[in-house]
Amino acid sequence: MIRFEQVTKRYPDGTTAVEDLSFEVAEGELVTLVGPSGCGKTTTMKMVNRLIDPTSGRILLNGEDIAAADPVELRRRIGYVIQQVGLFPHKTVLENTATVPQLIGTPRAKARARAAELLELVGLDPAVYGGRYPEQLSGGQRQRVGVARALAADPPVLLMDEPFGAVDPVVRERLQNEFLTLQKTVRKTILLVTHDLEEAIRLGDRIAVYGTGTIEQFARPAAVLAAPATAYVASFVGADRGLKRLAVTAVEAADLAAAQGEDPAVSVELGATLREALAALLQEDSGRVGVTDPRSGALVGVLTPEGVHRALRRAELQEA
Ligand SMILES: Nc1ncnc2c1ncn2[C@@H]1O[C@H](COP(=O)(O)OP(=O)(O)OP(=O)(O)O)[C@@H](O)[C@H]1O
Repeated sequence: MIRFEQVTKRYPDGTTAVEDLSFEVAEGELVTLVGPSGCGKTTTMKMVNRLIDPTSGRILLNGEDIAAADPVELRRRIGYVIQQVGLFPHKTVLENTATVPQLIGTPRAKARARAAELLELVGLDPAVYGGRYPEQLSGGQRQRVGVARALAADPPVLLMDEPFGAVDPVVRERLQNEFLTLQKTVRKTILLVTHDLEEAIRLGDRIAVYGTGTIEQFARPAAVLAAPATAYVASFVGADRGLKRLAVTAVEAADLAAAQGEDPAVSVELGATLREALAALLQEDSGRVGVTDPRSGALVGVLTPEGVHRALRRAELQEA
């Protein structure tokens, strides 16, 4: 869907922001770009909607070289969400959300009805918030409006630059979870820039870990954590990557011990993350947590501390 072919960007002052970048984002996939400040993430993203043009190489959108596309027409197909959101201060939340559809000629009433639907979708009751002005919202609410506005034109592709950056960690995690739920229904093709590894892991179907101007590893979060491709990636993901892997590894039947006619007080469902399972284990004196079939609710087996260890090893072999 979005394909980078040997893309290099050198700024006029000689700075090489990205060099020889090649990767692909599949349709409906969410790829996170993560790396330290100045590594070229934003440059990468801005080349997709032609806010910046590459020095060499090609970027294809649905097989079409975007260098040949009209930038204005291109941007209609690509939603853009940035950290500062950039809402119009003199327009209400509803008007802000309806802006793009109205610009492209959707009748006013229809654009507003769609805007109200989207506000609802991002968790803002249009009856309560629709008539407010941006300054009457919290930072997290403004970011939701930014997401609703980007979705309003129903673009197949979304570019998101630190979209949940300006809020505290608790609100941030809630926004991330809501956004993931939303993405399950809208299935946009998304490039999301973040400097926060936890966010990249939580949101990305795949992660591009940037070094300086190049991608050091492009893989599923579990693979990056289980098998860092380079020493740089290993140090970027940190010595506690084993802990981070708990959140991206699911409990499978093979990890379980047989239930011995017991009725565990605490249980989790098969497919729960090891992190959830471990949290349950830690509050259970017996060191055994039941694991149930999510459909039937029947007990499938028991997870023990050894089982958690086994699951991590199994996942490591699968990812390597
Ligand atoms: N207009 C410009 N002219 C010259 N150099 C630039 C320009 N814009 C960005 N750069 C440089 O290109 C490199 C990559 O910048 P970019 O904004 O893509 O990084 P980033 O990974 O998004 O960083 P951050 O996380 O801090 O936003 C940096 O070294 C930056 O200083």
